[in-house]
Amino acid sequence: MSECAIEVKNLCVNYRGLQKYSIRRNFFTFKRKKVEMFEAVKNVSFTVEKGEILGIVGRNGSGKSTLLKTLAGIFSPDSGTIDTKGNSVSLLSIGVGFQREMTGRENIMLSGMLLGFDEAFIRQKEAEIIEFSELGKFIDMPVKSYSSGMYSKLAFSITAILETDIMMIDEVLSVGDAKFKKKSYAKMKSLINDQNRTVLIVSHSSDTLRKLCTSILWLHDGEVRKIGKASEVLAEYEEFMK
Ligand SMILES: Nc1ncnc2c1ncn2[C@@H]1O[C@H](COP(=O)(O)OP(=O)(O)OP(=O)(O)O)[C@@H](O)[C@H]1O
Repeated sequence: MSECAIEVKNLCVNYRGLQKYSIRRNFFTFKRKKVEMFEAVKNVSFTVEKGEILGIVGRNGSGKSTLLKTLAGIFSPDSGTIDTKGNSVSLLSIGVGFQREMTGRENIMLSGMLLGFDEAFIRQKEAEIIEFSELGKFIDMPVKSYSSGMYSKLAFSITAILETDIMMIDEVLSVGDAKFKKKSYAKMKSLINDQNRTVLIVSHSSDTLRKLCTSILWLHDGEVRKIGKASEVLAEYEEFMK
């Protein structure tokens, strides 16, 4: 029997920004600054079964990254609920997670702890992560000195080697040079093949999603436009994007 791994109900996530601020106008009117709200995720509901590989598509700005960051606990929802059924969750996303002043090695420990692993376990996995990352002596340099490719390699290696129950990947399957890309894709495939692992992948590459995913969630202007079998939803989405 299938087991639910993620249950999202009526999820809403808003961004708040301040309207143009005029000291003079505010001084004379004594009005509070008006906060502008932008609804990035609007009343989204869906479930993901254990072992499912769910691809998330949608044109630029449709709310894909916001949804993943909220599922990973980086953003709090404005309303609605997320239940990850006690599973460990990781998000692999460029620009999320590293302390720039700290070395790669220190960031491995920090990221591992933020993912909920204990120090002894992370130490035990450290050498494997460093080897996979191909960073060599750069592992003991501050992350701020890394190129974007090196940064992504480290992020991928930490998530791939520490292996959480639910893995969320935001547009990073094409990181690094050609050799690393091939290696990370193969690693991803083997992680995905584990029946107990649930994976969510955001990508603009229909080819990648068609190869990896069982089902697809199509977001449009922050709302679920369609969710279902990968081949069917991708065909409709591609037609829409023509
Ligand atoms: N920090 C922010 N403050 C205000 N608005 C934001 C912020 N981040 C994103 N948005 C807005 O929220 C909407 C959804 O953005 P999001 O990054 O989730 O989209 P996306 O589907 O991942 O886009 P892309 O395919 O371009 O990566 C966009 O309209 C964007 O302008």
